[in-house]
Amino acid sequence: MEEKAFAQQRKVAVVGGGLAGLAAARALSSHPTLFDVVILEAAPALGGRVKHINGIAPWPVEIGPEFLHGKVNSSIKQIADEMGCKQRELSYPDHYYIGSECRLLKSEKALENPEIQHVHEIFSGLAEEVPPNPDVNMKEYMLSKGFTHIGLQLAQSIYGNDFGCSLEHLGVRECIQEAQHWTYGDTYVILDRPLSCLIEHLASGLSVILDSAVETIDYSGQNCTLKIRDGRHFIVDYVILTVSVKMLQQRVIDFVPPLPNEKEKAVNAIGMSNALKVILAFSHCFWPIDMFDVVCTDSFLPEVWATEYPTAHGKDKHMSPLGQHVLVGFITGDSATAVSLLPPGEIFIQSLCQLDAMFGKDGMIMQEHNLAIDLSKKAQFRTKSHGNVDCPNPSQRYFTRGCFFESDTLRPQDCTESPASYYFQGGCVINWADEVYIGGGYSHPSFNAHGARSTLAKPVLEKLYFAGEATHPGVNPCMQGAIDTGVRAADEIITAESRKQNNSKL
Ligand SMILES: Cc1cc2nc3c(=O)[nH]c(=O)nc-3n(C[C@H](O)[C@H](O)[C@H](O)COP(=O)(O)OP(=O)(O)OC[C@H]3O[C@@H](n4cnc5c(N)ncnc54)[C@H](O)[C@@H]3O)c2cc1C
Repeated sequence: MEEKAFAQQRKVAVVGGGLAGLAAARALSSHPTLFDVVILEAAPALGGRVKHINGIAPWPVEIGPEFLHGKVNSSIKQIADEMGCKQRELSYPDHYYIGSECRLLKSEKALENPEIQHVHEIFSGLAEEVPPNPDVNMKEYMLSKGFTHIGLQLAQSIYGNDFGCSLEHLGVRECIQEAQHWTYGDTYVILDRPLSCLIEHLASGLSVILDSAVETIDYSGQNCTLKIRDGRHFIVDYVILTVSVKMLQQRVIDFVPPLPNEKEKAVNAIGMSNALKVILAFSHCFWPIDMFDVVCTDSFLPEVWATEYPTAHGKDKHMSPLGQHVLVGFITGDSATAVSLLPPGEIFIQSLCQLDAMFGKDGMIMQEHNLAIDLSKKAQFRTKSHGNVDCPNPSQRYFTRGCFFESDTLRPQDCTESPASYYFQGGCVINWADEVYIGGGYSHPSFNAHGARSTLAKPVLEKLYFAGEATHPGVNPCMQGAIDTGVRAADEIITAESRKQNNSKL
């Protein structure tokens, strides 16, 4: 855009300093003569859902997003490229664990299974489907296509958990829309440094005020007045709101006048469930060295991945880590809500039991001989190893919002039978519903929500603009989606302001 100063520089407040807010502020701040931009962030740090913790592994462990989804034309990948990040490309999933049979399979082998093939066919064929009208949820849709309970279980673990909800809440219309707009490819990209480095890069040179939770946005007059929890006021020409849709549902911000009805309806139509990360540190790597990500059916943890960030960049130099090797369990949707109600010690026990069954001697022998394991025997073994464990209270030693757990009371005698329990050093459960300024994991393609994201994204009175992952009309929540919505909102303001300035000259 040609840089002609407006008659008066316009003030913009960006509410929220996650990826969407940073991208919006950056896009507007690249026109310094036109816009004076400030980011008001409720939390004590920027990044929103992009966050890591130290002290668990020899590297900072991501507790929010971890992988760049796709590598084609992705704005987050572009930033990583600009910064010269080294990148590893992996495929998801490279292993499957069939919990009912205690069988861990490489994906080539698992894909010989007709039920698994059929599940993949349904989801990969969505882009060519005609959207049902009225909408149906994914469970009904799959039942109508002849899937049995086993197929639904597989779909839940392979796709539902990744989308962030149970199949009943997954709307087929939004899934089709998503499939038609996903142009980034399926590769998982892992960077050589924590994602917070990208946040720092995006934030450099921007004006940011932390610890500033916006409570009221009054857009009834010519300007917008934002009131912060501590009583401060900001008067601006434009507001870009980037808070999560859960924050809007919980009405943490009062709007004067209230948001239009259609906007309220859209806010309530978009589902955002919980997400839990169970981060487990071990003294020894007992899983196959070539394993990255395992989708697990009929299991406590529906997905497990092994993270390792081998380069020196970003290594945690300040604390001695709990363990040298880390596995992460990922649970979303209704299961995440149910698991979050368990005492933390129980979450670790259940997770370790699953990993013992996946990687212990019994499991490995069964896998080698292609046999199903005797689950009644496994259940006895579980009770025997972990029967009377006295779990210590969660300690706050390293992490204040998740619960932190460190114990060797679980240690069994035999490292081959129960390797996970044997080598376990401690860990952490991150419950995203507890993150006060986020309130959950991420939005998911929702049943009966067709069109809601576009409605949520629409500006109100050319004063309030909306960005954030849930306002992307086509793309399932991801980092590049959030960034692109921020850039879109900034462009909308630039266009609106240019039009106003041109009109005033006439
Ligand atoms: C566990 C988990 C795993 C994920 N994994 C991946 C992944 O591997 N790859 C991927 O691409 N994406 C992943 N995502 C999704 C990705 O993190 C999000 O899509 C993206 O970070 C959302 O950015 P955002 O700016 O829209 O929202 P946010 O990051 O939520 O930013 C909103 C900001 O608003 C602030 N805020 C809230 N209320 C107020 C207020 N009243 N006043 C001022 N500020 C306020 C919040 O503190 C926050 O900083 C994951 C998310 C989670 C939770």
